Amino acid sequence: MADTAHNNLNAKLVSRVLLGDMGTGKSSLVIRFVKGQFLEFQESTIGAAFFSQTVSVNSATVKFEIWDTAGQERYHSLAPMYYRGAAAAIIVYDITSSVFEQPSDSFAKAKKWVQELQKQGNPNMVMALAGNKCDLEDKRNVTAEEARAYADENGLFFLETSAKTAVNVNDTFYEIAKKLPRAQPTQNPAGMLLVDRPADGSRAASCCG
Ligand SMILES: Nc1nc2c(ncn2[C@@H]2O[C@H](COP(=O)(O)OP(=O)(O)OP(=O)(O)O)[C@@H](O)[C@H]2O)c(=O)[nH]1
Repeated sequence: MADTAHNNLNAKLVSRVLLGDMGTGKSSLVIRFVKGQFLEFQESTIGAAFFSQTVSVNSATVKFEIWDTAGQERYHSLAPMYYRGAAAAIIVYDITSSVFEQPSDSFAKAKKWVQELQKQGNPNMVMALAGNKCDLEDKRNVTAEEARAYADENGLFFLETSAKTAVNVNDTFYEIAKKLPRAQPTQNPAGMLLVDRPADGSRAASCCG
């Protein structure tokens, strides 16, 4: 996973956005992918955070540009700025969340994101559904079968992931890159780079490539 200036010159650009309810593990997934790290107490995202990572996929060099959006409802209206320019979206839910428990039913919220992208997103967008926290099998509330059936009906690529153990995290990012036919132009929102906790500078700044 070398991120070199040489690789960047001829890299295929893949812009993507992570969407999903708060606390589902969007930031944890991208930090696992970009930095190979996991924090038990990951701070909630404010606005959105930007990451980039250049990797080899099937002997091609691919530069991932990733917008990690904030899951809190108050930031929902910002999301179109990030998903409109994205070639791919990863919609994340937490396999342990339930309609009966707080904070929320993140699988239902994931379906709402899919509907919104189907109506308002880029029609050629590649979408993946990630059932995160699959290390918490004993707390599972959403079965893989239910999620896979939904994904199949809606043409989504589906994997269960764990940012904690790293299961399927790289695969989720790589598989989408393989599904994109050719280089996709990125249309990141001009002038918008909202990062997590800019005051401490530790999170987004250290990940931006
Ligand atoms: N056990 C387990 N915990 C996880 C996993 N992924 C994330 N977490 C934990 O879940 C909490 C929320 O993770 P975040 O990555 O901040 O979630 P988010 O979706 O980015 O949340 P917002 O920024 O509020 O939208 C943190 O305490 C993480 O440590 C996972 O795969 N397994």
